[in-house]
Amino acid sequence: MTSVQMSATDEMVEGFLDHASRGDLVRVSDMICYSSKLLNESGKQGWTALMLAARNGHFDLVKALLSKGCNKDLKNKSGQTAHDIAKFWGHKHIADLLVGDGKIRDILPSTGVTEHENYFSREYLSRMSDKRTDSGWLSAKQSSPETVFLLFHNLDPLVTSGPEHMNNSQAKLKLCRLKRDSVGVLLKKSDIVVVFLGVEKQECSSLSSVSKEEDGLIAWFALNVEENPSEILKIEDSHSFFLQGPMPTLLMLNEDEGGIIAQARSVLAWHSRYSFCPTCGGKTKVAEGGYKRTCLTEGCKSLLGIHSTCYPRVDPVVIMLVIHPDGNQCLLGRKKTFPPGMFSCLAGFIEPGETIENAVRREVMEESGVTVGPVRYVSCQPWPMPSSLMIGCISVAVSTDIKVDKDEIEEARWFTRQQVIDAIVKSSKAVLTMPPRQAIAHYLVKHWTCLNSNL
Ligand SMILES: NC(=O)c1ccc[n+]([C@@H]2O[C@H](COP(=O)([O-])OP(=O)(O)OC[C@H]3O[C@@H](n4cnc5c(N)ncnc54)[C@H](O)[C@@H]3O)[C@@H](O)[C@H]2O)c1
Ligand SMILES: [Mg+2]
Ligand SMILES: [Mg+2]
Ligand SMILES: [Mg+2]
Ligand SMILES: [Zn+2]
Repeated sequence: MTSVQMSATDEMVEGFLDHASRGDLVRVSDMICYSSKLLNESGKQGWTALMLAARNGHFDLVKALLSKGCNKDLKNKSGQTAHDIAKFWGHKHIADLLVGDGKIRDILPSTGVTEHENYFSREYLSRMSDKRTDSGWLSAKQSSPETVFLLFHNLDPLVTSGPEHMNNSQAKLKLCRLKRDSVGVLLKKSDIVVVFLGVEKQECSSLSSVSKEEDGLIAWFALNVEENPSEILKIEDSHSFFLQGPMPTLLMLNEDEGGIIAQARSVLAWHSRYSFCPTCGGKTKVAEGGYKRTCLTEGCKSLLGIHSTCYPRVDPVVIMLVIHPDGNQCLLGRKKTFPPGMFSCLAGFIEPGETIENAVRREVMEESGVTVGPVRYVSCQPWPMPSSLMIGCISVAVSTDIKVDKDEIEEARWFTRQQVIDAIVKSSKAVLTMPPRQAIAHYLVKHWTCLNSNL
C-alpha cells in the first residue's frame, strides 16, 4: 500500500471513530455499509468504535455495532474491553448489554461475513404465524377500526404522494394505510383474497393506538383486486394512486415499507397465479390467513399429508460477483433489456437438486463461459417479482475467457476495481452504471471493493 492510500485509510478510520465517539448512528451505519472492516478498527490507544460509544453512553450505537457483528472482546492498550469501559464510566445499561449480548453469536465460528440488511429485507411487522389458524381472532381484527389494510390493483400497491404523509421520510411515496371503512365493500366480496401480514411490533405501535386494542396488537392485511376499485371505494386521499411497476417503482418506498411489500406482493402474486389446484386442476379455498390454498376436490392427492403446492412458493436465485484470478477485476454482464451502459452481476434460478455453489458455477458457465472455483455466501434479498429469494455470493474464476450466451446476455466484461468504484460513486470518469443501491447486485460489488484484493 502506498503512503497516500495509507493516509486515506487512516483518515477514514479516524472519521469513523469520531462519529462513534459523538454517537452519530446515521454516519456510523453508512460507513459500515461501505466498509464493514471499520467495525473492529481501532485508533489511538487501541480504542474501537464500540469502546468509544460505550465510554460516552451511546446505548443505541452500542446496540447497532453489536448487531453488525463487531468484536466486543477486543482490548485497548490499557487492557480494557468495551464492557470494562462502560462499567467504569457508570453506563450500567450499556455494561449489561455488553455482557448479555454476544453469547449466542460467540458460539458461531466467524465466517468473516456479517448479516447485511438489503432493501425488501426489513421485518417491520411481526408475522404471528400462530394467528393464521385462529379464524375468530382474524375476523375480529378485520372488523377493528385500528387495523391497517393495504390495497393492490393487479399487484400494484395503492400509494400516496401527499405532503401530509411525508414527514420524517426521505421516500417520495408511502403506502396508503387504509382503514376498514375504506375497504369494507371489498371485504364483503367472496372472491377477494385477504392476506394477514402480521402485527405491528410493539416498539412501532404508537401508545395511543395500543390502548384502544384489547390485546394491544395492530394487525395488517393486504388485498388484491383485478378491477380498478377507485369508483367503489371511499378513499379520501386525493394524492393516492396505484403505483405501476413493479420495477423500478417499488424501490421508491422507504426500507420499512419495502419489507412489507416483499411479503404482501409475493403472497398476493402466488394467489393470482395459482387460482386452481396445481395437482388436480380443481377449485381451491383460501385458508390460514391467506397462507394456504386447500383443494376442494375429494380425494385430491394434495389433501394427503403436507403438500407443497398448498403453500406460497419462493424461487431461490443465485446472484454472484465473480472475481478474476488476479483479484482485481470482477465479471459483470448486461441483459438486452438493461438501460444503456448498465452492467450487473450474473444471476440465475437454482434448479431442482442443485446446491447454491453448483448453481453459481453452472449459471456463470452458461451465461459467460467462465469457469468458477470457490464460492462463498455473502447476503440475501427477497425479490418480490414475483417471489424470488436472491442468494448473493462472491466467487473466484479459474478461467478468464468470456463467451456469452447471446440469448440471455448481450455482453459480459471484466471490470477493474477502480472502474466499479467509479460506477458506485457515480464519478464522471465511470465507464459503466450499476443497478441502484436497493439491488443486492449493488451491495455485492460494494462488499467486494472493501475486501482484500485476494479473496
Ligand atoms: N436483485 C438484484 O440485484 C437482481 C439482479 C439480477 C437479477 N435479479 C432477478 O433474478 C431473477 C433470475 O435471474 P435470471 O432471469 O438471470 O435467471 P436465469 O439466468 O436462470 O434465466 C432465466 C430463464 O430461466 C428459466 N427459468 C428457470 N426457472 C425459472 C423460474 N423459477 N422462474 C422463471 N424462469 C425460470 C426461464 O426460461 C427464464 O427465462 C430474475 O427474476 C431477476 O429479476 C435480481
Ligand atoms: Mg441469468
Ligand atoms: Mg441463466
Ligand atoms: Mg437459469
Ligand atoms: Zn386438487
